[in-house]
Amino acid sequence: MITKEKPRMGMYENVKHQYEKAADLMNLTPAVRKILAITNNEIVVHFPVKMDDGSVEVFTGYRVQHNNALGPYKGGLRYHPTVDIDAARALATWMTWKTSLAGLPYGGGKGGIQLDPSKYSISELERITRRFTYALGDNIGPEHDIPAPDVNTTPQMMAWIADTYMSTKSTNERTKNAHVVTGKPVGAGGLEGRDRATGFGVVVSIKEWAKLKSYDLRGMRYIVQGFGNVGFWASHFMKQHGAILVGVQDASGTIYNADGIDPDQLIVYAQGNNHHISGFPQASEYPTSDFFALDCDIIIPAAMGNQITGENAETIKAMMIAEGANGPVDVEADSILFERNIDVIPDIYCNSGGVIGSYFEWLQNRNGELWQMDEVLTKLESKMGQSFKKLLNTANEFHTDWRTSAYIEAIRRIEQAYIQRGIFP
Ligand SMILES: NC(=O)C1=CN([C@@H]2O[C@H](COP(=O)(O)OP(=O)(O)OC[C@H]3O[C@@H](n4cnc5c(N)ncnc54)[C@H](O)[C@@H]3O)[C@@H](O)[C@H]2O)C=CC1
Ligand SMILES: O=C(O)CCC(=O)C(=O)O
Repeated sequence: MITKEKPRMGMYENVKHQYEKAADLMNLTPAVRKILAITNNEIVVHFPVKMDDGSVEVFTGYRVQHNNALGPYKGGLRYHPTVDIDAARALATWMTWKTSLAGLPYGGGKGGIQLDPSKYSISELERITRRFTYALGDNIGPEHDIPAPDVNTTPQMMAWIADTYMSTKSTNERTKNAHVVTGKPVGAGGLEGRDRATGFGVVVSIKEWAKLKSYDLRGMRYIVQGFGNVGFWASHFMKQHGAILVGVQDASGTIYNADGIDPDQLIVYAQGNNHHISGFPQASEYPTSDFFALDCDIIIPAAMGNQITGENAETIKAMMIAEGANGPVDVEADSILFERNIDVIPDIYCNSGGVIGSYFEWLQNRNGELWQMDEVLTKLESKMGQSFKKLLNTANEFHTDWRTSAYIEAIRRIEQAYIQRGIFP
């Protein structure tokens, strides 16, 4: 008998499934339900760029703007071969829920370019980023749609975007536009602490979970998928709380050491190894497909979407998953994990430290201020503490899982904005 491979849910289908579940439970106003079920704008640009050898390549870039009922569209730009309209729609929609749950005056957007940045030189990446910014034109703007870093995009690239965007404005307007993008290097208007904000926030969410369950993080064993911005900083802060990193996976492979891997030594190694962890001398190589089944207490997926699925969720031994990445757990895995009493701290809360940091950077630029690192991290922690309380209260109110309660909380705020504006009397 020929058995057909089960079709995998796309990322956007995942988001829609999560949304419909929350909308049913909260009895969402029908008109608002229709509006939020679809993206406001989808911008696809094709733009030519001259390569170092003189040839010309045409790239495809995306910016999807899901909703702006609460304020300007906000969200990162990703440079990766998997960037397409489905991924951009999903990631933009998650941003709408994330900014709303965090209580920010933003909507949600996301985008990027379908490319593998490792195949291009720095000067090619600069020209690609600048041409993409020109191609987007006034579809982005400091009071309209504000990009930020995501997978494979860096503070340097954000500075190129700011510089290119500002160069299109009249001379006396230029410097008023630095907040067109966040995640810039500190010297170019960036915020002290934006680099670590997402990973720091992931650990704030883990601390909230530990407090709720009366667990001590000291001695807890955890694994991390992705050792880039989010994975490294989360591991750095987990170390400060005495937790032990036993396994790491990135695009280059998987490493394991039951006695612990020092994240601060690993990042130094990776920086000298093309940002790859493979070959790290203080750990052994481990089979990539068995990664999530490793013996540990906590899993921090901090790489791509749809990593924990119906196929591997049964093998997980950890008692909690903190979603540093966007959409790392698919719908099928979600229900398996719920049945197995494995806690999932949902992405729209867990990794919201990044966009909260971006909001502080935006305010800093807009108001001509300079914020200090300790002020940034203290305010970020306090904001995430408030969101966790809301998430728990709503979970109790609706007798539901944390993802659904986070959605309800986020959607409720947007629903209220539409109703109060009187659009749907
Ligand atoms: N940078 C930020 O402020 C925020 C990022 N996120 C999410 O966190 C995740 C990671 O983002 P960043 O750390 O910024 O990206 P990054 O580009 O700094 O790092 C990505 C990491 O994932 C690894 N990776 C890529 N493909 C992989 C695969 N198939 N298997 C295992 N590892 C793989 C890479 O090797 C790298 O270590 C993404 O889902 C992103 O959307 C969420 C909120 C904010
Ligand atoms: O900092 C931001 O504006 C958004 C970061 C991001 O892309 C995300 O939270 O997924």
